[in-house]
Amino acid sequence: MGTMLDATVDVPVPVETSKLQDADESFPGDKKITVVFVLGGPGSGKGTQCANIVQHFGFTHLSAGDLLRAEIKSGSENGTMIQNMIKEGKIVPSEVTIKLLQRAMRESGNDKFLIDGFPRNEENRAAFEEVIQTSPVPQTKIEPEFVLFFDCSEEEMQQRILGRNQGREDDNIETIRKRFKVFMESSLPVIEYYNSKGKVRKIDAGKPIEEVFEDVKEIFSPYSAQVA
Ligand SMILES: Nc1ncnc2c1ncn2[C@@H]1O[C@H](COP(=O)(O)OP(=O)(O)O)[C@@H](O)[C@H]1O
Ligand SMILES: Nc1ccn([C@@H]2O[C@H](COP(=O)(O)OP(=O)(O)O)[C@@H](O)[C@H]2O)c(=O)n1
Ligand SMILES: [Mg+2]
Repeated sequence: MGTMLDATVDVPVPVETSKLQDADESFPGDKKITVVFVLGGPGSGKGTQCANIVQHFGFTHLSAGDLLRAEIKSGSENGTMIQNMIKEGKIVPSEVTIKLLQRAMRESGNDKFLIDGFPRNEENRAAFEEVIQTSPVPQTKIEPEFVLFFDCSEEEMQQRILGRNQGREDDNIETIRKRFKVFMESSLPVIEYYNSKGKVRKIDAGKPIEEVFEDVKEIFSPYSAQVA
């Protein structure tokens, strides 16, 4: 299964043309950063399965939605804007979300990340390509190792969200409909983009949690299980 791991031999960006970032915006360290994007409609089970992957494979789980909700709670100056966008099921400008992701990646001290619920549109995807890691090859873009795609029917996703009970302001039928629309119009094209590059690992997410995780485990098996 070496091919999957070798698939991200990143092309170095010429220093003169790349936007050199401040030290705190890039990723120092001596190891290549491994990123897996975890995508799927709202309620498809991304967060649930990421928690399992963390336990078994030593990744750090970063949910873009969780980071945005934490930013609202922290009383940040962007808080009201983020809150309004989430209530409407809209996608927050990439600049905001990427800053939160970068900070969380740095603070984790880890080099393997599950990025859950991002990129959700073309703007998210293109903006993440500007994020640079400084080692082992200086000025290298971060390419996802692969994209884990949880495929689930809207009917099932809607039922799950309505039963989620996390007190989220966007888990109501009106916002759910808007989120499904955004998923179909803006997020699916991102999955299609990665599919055309052979990077999508599609999972039937309509099954029970344990059965979905059996399929997930197979995909992650090259990433040396930490816990049996
Ligand atoms: N395979 C599954 N079968 C039934 N319920 C599930 C499954 N996966 C997750 N859930 C439940 O559905 C809800 C949404 O799951 P979650 O992981 O938060 O999805 P997402 O992050 O994709 O929105 C949660 O209440 C979760 O417990
Ligand atoms: N990349 C992202 C991810 C989430 N979000 C916002 O956060 C909301 C909730 O995202 P989430 O990933 O927690 O939702 P689920 O798919 O887990 O239900 C989205 O509907 C967007 O409003 C965003 O703007 N940009
Ligand atoms: Mg989630």
